Amino acid sequence: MKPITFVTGNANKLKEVKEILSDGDHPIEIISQNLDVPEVQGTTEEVAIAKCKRASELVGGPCITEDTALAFKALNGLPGPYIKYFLKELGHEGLNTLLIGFPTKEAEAICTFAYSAGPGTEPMIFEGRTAGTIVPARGPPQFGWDPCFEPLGTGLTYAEMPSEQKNKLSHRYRALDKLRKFLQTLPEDA
Ligand SMILES: O=c1nc[nH]c2c1ncn2[C@H]1C[C@H](O)[C@@H](COP(=O)(O)OP(=O)(O)OP(=O)(O)O)O1
Ligand SMILES: [Mg+2]
Repeated sequence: MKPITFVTGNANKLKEVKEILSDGDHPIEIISQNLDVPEVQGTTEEVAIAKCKRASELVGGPCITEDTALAFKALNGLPGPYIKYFLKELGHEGLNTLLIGFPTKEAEAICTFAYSAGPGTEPMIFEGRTAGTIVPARGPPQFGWDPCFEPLGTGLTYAEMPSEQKNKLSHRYRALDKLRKFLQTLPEDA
């Protein structure tokens, strides 16, 4: 399979994507480009599509992008695609504080990959979701909100899991499973 260009500014995402896509019978090679692509406001899908369109213009060819959202059930899905800014300003503790007084701490981690065949084409999207609970931070603060997200039924936060465990149940893994199947249908000379 031809390598695919992944446009992201996030080294942790890149590491996980490479780990997940290199695993299995048909490994997919990733070339990364660290470009700052502006992110519009909107639903997770709208944000992901606009980001991929712009990225393919910057790259001048086919590419994939990824947008991650963290949707609190009590807040009707917010912060959602704006989690980056909430995390930056409020930290792990602040994310917990946001939910004080609400009956549920449930949240969904949502990963939206987008594929563009090149500038001017409409991106396709591939979504993966993992349900969990927002908890006081536990585990090494290596990657974003990993310490305060505990996937249902695991008893561990993403940060407490070995990467092999996270990579088998994560929102990113689930989205990549769909993207992988699609990429395998592309002709070699596409
Ligand atoms: O598995 C994850 N576990 C914990 N935290 C995570 C994860 N995946 C993304 N994150 C964080 C990074 C950023 O604070 C926000 C998503 O924002 P998002 O715009 O998608 O990522 P980004 O700007 O870092 O990289 P990119 O250049 O690909 O847009 O959630
Ligand atoms: Mg971003």
